[in-house]
Amino acid sequence: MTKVNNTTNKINARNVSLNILTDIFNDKAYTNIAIDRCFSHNEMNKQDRAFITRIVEGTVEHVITIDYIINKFSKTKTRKMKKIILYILRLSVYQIKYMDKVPVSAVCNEAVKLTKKRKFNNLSGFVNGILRNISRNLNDIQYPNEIDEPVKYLSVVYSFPEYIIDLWLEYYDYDTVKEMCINSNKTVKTSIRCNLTKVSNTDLQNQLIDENVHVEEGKLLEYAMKIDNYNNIRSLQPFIEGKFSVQDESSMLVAHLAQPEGNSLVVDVCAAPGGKTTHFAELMKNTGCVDSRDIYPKKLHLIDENVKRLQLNNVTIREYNALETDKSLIEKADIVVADVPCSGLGIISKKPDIKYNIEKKDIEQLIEIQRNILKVVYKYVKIGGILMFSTCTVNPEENIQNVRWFIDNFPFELVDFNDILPDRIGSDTKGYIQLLPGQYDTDGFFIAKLRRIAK
Ligand SMILES: C[S@@+](CC[C@H](N)C(=O)[O-])C[C@H]1O[C@@H](n2cnc3c(N)ncnc32)[C@H](O)[C@@H]1O
Repeated sequence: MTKVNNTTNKINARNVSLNILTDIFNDKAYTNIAIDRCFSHNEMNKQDRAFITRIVEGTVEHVITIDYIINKFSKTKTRKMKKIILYILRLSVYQIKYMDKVPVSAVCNEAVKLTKKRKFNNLSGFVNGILRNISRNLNDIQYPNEIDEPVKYLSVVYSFPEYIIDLWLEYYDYDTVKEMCINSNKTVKTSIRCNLTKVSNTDLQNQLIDENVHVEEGKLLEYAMKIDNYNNIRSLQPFIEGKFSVQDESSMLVAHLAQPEGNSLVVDVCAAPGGKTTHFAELMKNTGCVDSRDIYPKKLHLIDENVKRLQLNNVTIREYNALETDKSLIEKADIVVADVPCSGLGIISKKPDIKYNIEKKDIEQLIEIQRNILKVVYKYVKIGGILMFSTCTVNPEENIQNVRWFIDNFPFELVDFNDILPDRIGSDTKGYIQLLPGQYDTDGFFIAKLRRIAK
């Protein structure tokens, strides 16, 4: 775990960033978890936190581009470098290329100091030379040619592994894939859902503004907002008082399109951390029951925390493996929500690690799990009831192809929901929708609404 030497009060933000990046690159730690872990164990001020977060997230997000640049200027290629030297170069190149306000001389001097601090005095000249060379020639670097090598071009310029570009190009045209790459690299504002059981939209907005939070209207739903300019969301008073949840608007569409009635039984089979569970519970205005399940006990605490904070009293929480049939639920549910584990290729802007960690074989395994979950949980839907199937990916094999397979094998039909889609979304599909990352200022997301038509 990353621990800062706190013998003096002043921390060295670049050294801390280097420690966190070492955890991420050496041990495949998740970026947000590695950062949170470091912050929770070390006291530091708001500026240092912001600087460290920016360097770490940015370096991870752009690492393929950064390595390409380093390799253009170094005889020793990145794969042969000592790891710690490579990481020092990576975080320094990130600052040179993407952080206008940081002077190049400061970046180079600090990189040299870090190199010496890690006892590689003999390599400090090498590090200094490469960084100064890169900074002098940054605007003249030759990237792969977009026409001759389109896959390599997208991979290097937008820092995506080539196999993800290839996978997307199987299903989407080049311009769409390019757009997905660009949007997946954008920083997005936090999307929140107003808890209408506790507060009106306007009152929540005013309370947030009172805390100096910058608030914009949601892009799709009237009870959604986009916020920024806050330090720690958990310490905002309206959050503590359960007046809102953090949830992307694409994900809010699941409950919105399901249109649950009061007193319904909703079974959410893959529920943690409870974004959709609590949304259903709110739309049902504390009536009926949301039976909220997940396989991981640790994650059930997150649902519990959210339900308590939002003061919802129509949710039951249970540890349950969605791959095993619960006989007590057969044909009982008005709505089953299957928000299944997926490759997450729609939420790279929030979790950049996904693009480097997911492999083809993982996707094949996920499809099998998704189908196996559907094979079990469809049984809980009463005849005439609804199954909401969703993922946060843009990979058709996990989305529409699963839905087609499901309809071919089980007594369900797609339910057209175009009349209740937010006005901004124009859809030419019926009963399902694929949102691409950034297309409507949301994550990439897939939703299908299916009705059970027979036993
Ligand atoms: C996409 S996330 C769900 C997000 C959640 N619906 C929300 O809106 O906050 C998928 C969830 O499925 C859970 N999961 C994975 N395999 C499962 C299984 N066999 N049974 C139940 N839950 C499972 C994971 O723990 C994870 O929390």
